[in-house]
Parts: sequence; structure tokens; C-alpha cells
Amino acid sequence: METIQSISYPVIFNDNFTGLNQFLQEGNYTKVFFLIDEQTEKHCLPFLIEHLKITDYDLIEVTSGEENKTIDFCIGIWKMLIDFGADRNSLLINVGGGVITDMGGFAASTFKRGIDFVQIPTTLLSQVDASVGGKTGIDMDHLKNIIGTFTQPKAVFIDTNFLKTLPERQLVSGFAEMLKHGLIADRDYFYLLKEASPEKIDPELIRHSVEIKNNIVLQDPEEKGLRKILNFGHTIGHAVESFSLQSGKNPLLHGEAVAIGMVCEAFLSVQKTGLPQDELTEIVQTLRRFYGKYPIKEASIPALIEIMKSDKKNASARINCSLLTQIGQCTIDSFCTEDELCASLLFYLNY
Ligand SMILES: NC(=O)c1ccc[n+]([C@@H]2O[C@H](COP(=O)([O-])OP(=O)(O)OC[C@H]3O[C@@H](n4cnc5c(N)ncnc54)[C@H](O)[C@@H]3O)[C@@H](O)[C@H]2O)c1
Ligand SMILES: O=C(O)C(=O)C[C@@H](O)[C@H](O)[C@H](O)COP(=O)(O)O
Ligand SMILES: [Zn+2]
Repeated sequence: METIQSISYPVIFNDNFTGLNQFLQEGNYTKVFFLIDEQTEKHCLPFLIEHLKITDYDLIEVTSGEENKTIDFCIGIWKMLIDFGADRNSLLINVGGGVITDMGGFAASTFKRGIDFVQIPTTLLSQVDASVGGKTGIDMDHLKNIIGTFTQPKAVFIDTNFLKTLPERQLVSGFAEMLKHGLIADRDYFYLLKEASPEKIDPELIRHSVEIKNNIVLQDPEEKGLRKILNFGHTIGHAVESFSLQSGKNPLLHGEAVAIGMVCEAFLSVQKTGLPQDELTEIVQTLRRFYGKYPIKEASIPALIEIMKSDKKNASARINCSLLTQIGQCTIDSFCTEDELCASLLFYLNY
């Protein structure tokens, strides 16, 4: 498969890590570090090392899970980099899902005012979305990505072989961001994905999602306008995800929460940006088929709206959503009242 060129770096697909070896050879880095978690150490690192030409590197391991995408784990990464003698010409290679690529990207972008990093995404979600585009970050007080930077990686290496060991629930979660890509930018792609199965994703579809995301990021790398469409489903989705993280037990995965957010925000799209009613029905039926119905308690709605007040797209204390005008087209900066947001959550509960 061909390489996709992003702002300043290549996204390389299924090349048996030829590109990575070349990158490492040409990069002349003083030290190379791999950031992994216990899952990617077990499932991904052996395969990667098998293909690697360098033998001189250090491993930095963190515990997997969204609850660990925090400043404490970041401090752990920075301390390890210091202990291992990382200088400004060191490279951090993030091997994992979106938690690793977001947190590793953030740790690298701030260490000694910034060292180079590359992304090796190993979940469906991180391959189609998190590894591309340069949003790095961590959560604080369960608020999603509330601390972070826009820093582009030096390269992204996608190997779809990694998905063979990924649990089904994680595949379905990542699939939500692919459906989002169809809903915001490519109608035909949405209809194609409707008939696809997340457990058996064709690598060409992964590539197409990266293309969609990359085209948007290229036009607006730092989310001044257009890039906000990639946030469809996230104003409400992030609130639901944060709330479920706070509750502690069996929290929602990011894609699962975004799927809930997309149902609610599609409802708002009918009210506010002219999404046809029959398209709402189509979206809700599709998302219900893949994600079922999560039991949000009506009593939690005020707390969810409180969390939405911290959304990064908000302006002058108004809650901002990116909404659809039709399947395949999205607009930005639709400010929603608390009553509208409440109605959309009630729609989710009662549909
Ligand atoms: N920066 C962005 O643009 C962006 C975009 C979308 C999502 N995100 C962020 O990404 C995160 C979610 O990422 P995720 O869905 O990848 O979850 P994740 O990073 O938590 O990974 C899911 C689980 O799969 C394990 N895992 C990873 N690769 C594996 C493999 N090949 N085989 C078996 N297990 C494997 C991980 O250890 C983890 O337990 C969220 O924090 C979200 O906010 C960021
Ligand atoms: O890349 C983007 O831009 C996105 O919005 C992609 C989202 O899927 C992703 O979850 C992102 O991390 C959300 O960004 P945030 O700025 O709302 O934290
Ligand atoms: Zn997302």
C-alpha cells in the first residue's frame, strides 16, 4: 500500500517496517526509546523487534488503560527518559493504542522542550485516528485530553498485522471513528462500512479513514475551524466517557462513548442543521446494531452537561457541537443550550 503524506511526515502502511529501519538509520538518533504497555509488550513488541535492524534501545513501560493517561504516568515517562540519559537528539517510539500514542506524544513534545517521536499504532482506533494529526495529550480530573499540545510525529508506521491480537470489543470501539469519518466526510464510505464487520476490517478501509482524517488535518492542523468536524459525536461522547471513567467500574471505551455521542449529536443535527429525519433513523439504527444501548441514567444528565462545559471547542461558556447537515457532511460551531443537550440525551434513552 502506498504511503500517505501528512503535513510534514509520512504515514507508511504494511511495509514490514522497512520504512522504520530506514528512518532510524537516517535519523542518527543518540538514543532510541520504545514506549509500551504490558499488552503491547506481550502482543506487539516481539513482532516489531523481529523486524528491527537496530539492537540498541531502551524500553519504557506504563500500565495500559485510559485511567492511566495522566500526569503521574507522564512523570514516570519523563523520569525514565532522564534516568536513561535521553538528550534532545533522542527518539521516542510509541507502540500502542491511542492512550500510548497520545501520552507518549505529549511526553515527547514537552521533554527538554520537545524531542522527536514516531507513532506505531497497534489498535484499530489508533491506526484510523489517534496516531495521525498531531493531537497529543493526557486527561486530568477525568476531563478528556484537557492538557496537551499540537505536535506532529516524525512518522507513523501502520501494520495491520497487530490487529490480529486485538480483542473484539476494541475493534468495535475503533470502528466508531471510521463510521464518524463516513458521517462527516464521505457518504459512500458510511454506507460501505454499514455492511462491513469490525472484526474483519479490510486494510484498505483503514487506509481510507487515514486519508479522510489526513485531508482534514492538512487544511487545518491546529483546529482553528474545519478540523472541528473530526469532533462530531465528541462533545457528548467525551462527557459520557469522562462520567463513566469517574464511576470506575467497567468504563466505556472511547469509541463506544463516541458512538453514543454520535446518536445524540445526530438528533441535534435534525433540530439545528437540517439533517433529514430519515438519515437520523438510518444513523441511529446502524449505531444501535454495532453498539447496543448503554444504560445512561436520566438523573446523570445534569452531571453530563456540567462536564460538557469544559469541552475545548466551547466559546464564551457556550457548549459547542459539530453537527451534520446530511450523511457525509458536517458543519462546525453549533452552540447548543442545556435544554437541547438534555433533549438529545433523552432521545438516546428513549429511542
Ligand atoms: N489524538 C487523537 O487524534 C485521538 C483520536 C482518537 C482517540 N484518541 C484517544 O485514544 C484513546 C483510545 O485509544 P484506543 O482505543 O487505542 O485504546 P487504548 O490505547 O486504551 O488501547 C486499548 C487496549 O488494547 C491494548 N492493545 C493495544 N494494542 C494491542 C494489540 N495489538 N493486541 C492486543 N491488545 C492491544 C492496550 O494495551 C489497551 O489495553 C483515548 O484516550 C482517546 O481519547 C486520540
Ligand atoms: O483529531 C481530531 O481533531 C479529533 O477530534 C479526533 C477525535 O477522534 C479524538 O478523539 C480527539 O482526541 C479529540 O480531540 P479533543 O480536542 O476533543 O480532545
Ligand atoms: Zn475520538
